[in-house]
Amino acid sequence: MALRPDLLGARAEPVEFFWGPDDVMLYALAVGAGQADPLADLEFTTENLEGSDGPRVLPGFANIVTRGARVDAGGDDPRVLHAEQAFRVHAALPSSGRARVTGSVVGVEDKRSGVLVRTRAEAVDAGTGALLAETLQTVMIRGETAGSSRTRGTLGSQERPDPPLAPAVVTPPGPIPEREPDRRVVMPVRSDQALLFRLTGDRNPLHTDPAFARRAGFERPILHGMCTYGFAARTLGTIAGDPGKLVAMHARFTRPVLPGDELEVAVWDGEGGTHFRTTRDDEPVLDQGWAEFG
Ligand SMILES: C/C=C/C(=O)SCCNC(=O)CCNC(=O)[C@H](O)C(C)(C)COP(=O)(O)OP(=O)(O)OC[C@H]1O[C@@H](n2cnc3c(N)ncnc32)[C@H](O)[C@@H]1OP(=O)(O)O
Repeated sequence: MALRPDLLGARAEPVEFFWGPDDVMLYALAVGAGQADPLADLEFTTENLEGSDGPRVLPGFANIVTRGARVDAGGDDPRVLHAEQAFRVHAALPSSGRARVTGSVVGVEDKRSGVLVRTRAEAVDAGTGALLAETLQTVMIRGETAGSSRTRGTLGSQERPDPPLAPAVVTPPGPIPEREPDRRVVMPVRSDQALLFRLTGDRNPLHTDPAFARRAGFERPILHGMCTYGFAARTLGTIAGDPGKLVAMHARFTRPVLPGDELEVAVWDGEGGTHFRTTRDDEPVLDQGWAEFG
C-alpha cells in the first residue's frame, strides 16, 4: 500500500472561520443534544440560563471550525466517503470566536477500493495566535489510485515539494479490548437528523439528495459521518460526567449510517482514556475509537 510522497504537502489557503452562540447551539442540536431529554445539556443548547454568559461549546465543534481549510479531496464527488476523523482541542472553545485555519495533505495511500487522503488542519485564535484545535480527516476516494490523473487534478495544483511530517493528532494506545464493554449507551438518531446537521455547513448532497445518493451506490441518503461522530463525542463526554470534558478523539467510519438508525456506543476504560465502538444492529459503524478527557 504505497504512500505517494509526491502528492504529500498540498496545502489549503489559510481561511478565517467566525462563529457565534447560534452556531454552537445549532451544532449541539445537530449532534443530538437534548433529544432524549430537552432539559439535559441546556448549557450547550441555550444561551440565557440564569447565571450563564452564553452557551458552552461541545468540543466536537472543533471539527466544524477546521472544516473550511481541508484540502479539497473531491468536493461533492459521489465517490468520496469520510473514512476516519481525529481531533484535539487545546482550550475550551469560546461561544464566539474568530480562528485562522490552515490545512495540508499529510497522507495519500492506495487501498483495494480506492485511495485514502489524509488532511491535517490547525485552528489558531485569529487575534492571539494561540492554538485552539487540530484535526486529522481521512477520506476514501473510491475507484481512485494515488497516481491517477483525477487525484493529481484534485490535489496537484496545490503541491509543495517538501511535505510536513505532521505528528498524529490522537494516537490510540492499542486495539479495543476483547472483553465485554464496561458500559453501553443507546443513541437513537432522528429521521430528519441530516436535514439539521447540514445547517452546520456541510451541504454535500450525499446526505439529502436521493438521486445523488443513488449515484454514490446507496439506496437513500446516508448520514453525515461528522454527525455520527458528533453523537458519539457528546455521548462519550456525558458518560465521563460532562460533554465538555472531551479533549481528543479518533474513530474510523466502517459502515454508512442512515437517519433514523438506532446506534449504540460501547466503551472500555483504558489507560489515559476510553476505547469505544459504535454499532447498529451489532455491526460496527464507528470503530477503533479512542477518546481522552481533560
Ligand atoms: C464526503 C462524504 C462524507 C461522509 O460523511 S460519508 C459518510 C460517512 N462515511 C461512511 O459511511 C464510510 C463507511 N466506511 C466504508 O464504507 C468503508 O470503510 C470504506 C468504503 C471507506 C473502505 O472499506 P473497504 O472497501 O473495505 O476498504 P478496502 O479498499 O478494501 O481497503 C481495506 C484497507 O483499507 C483500510 N480501511 C478500511 N476502511 C477504512 C477506513 N474507513 N478508514 C481508513 N482505512 C480503512 C483497511 O484497514 C485495509 O487496510 P490494509 O489493506 O492495510 O489492511
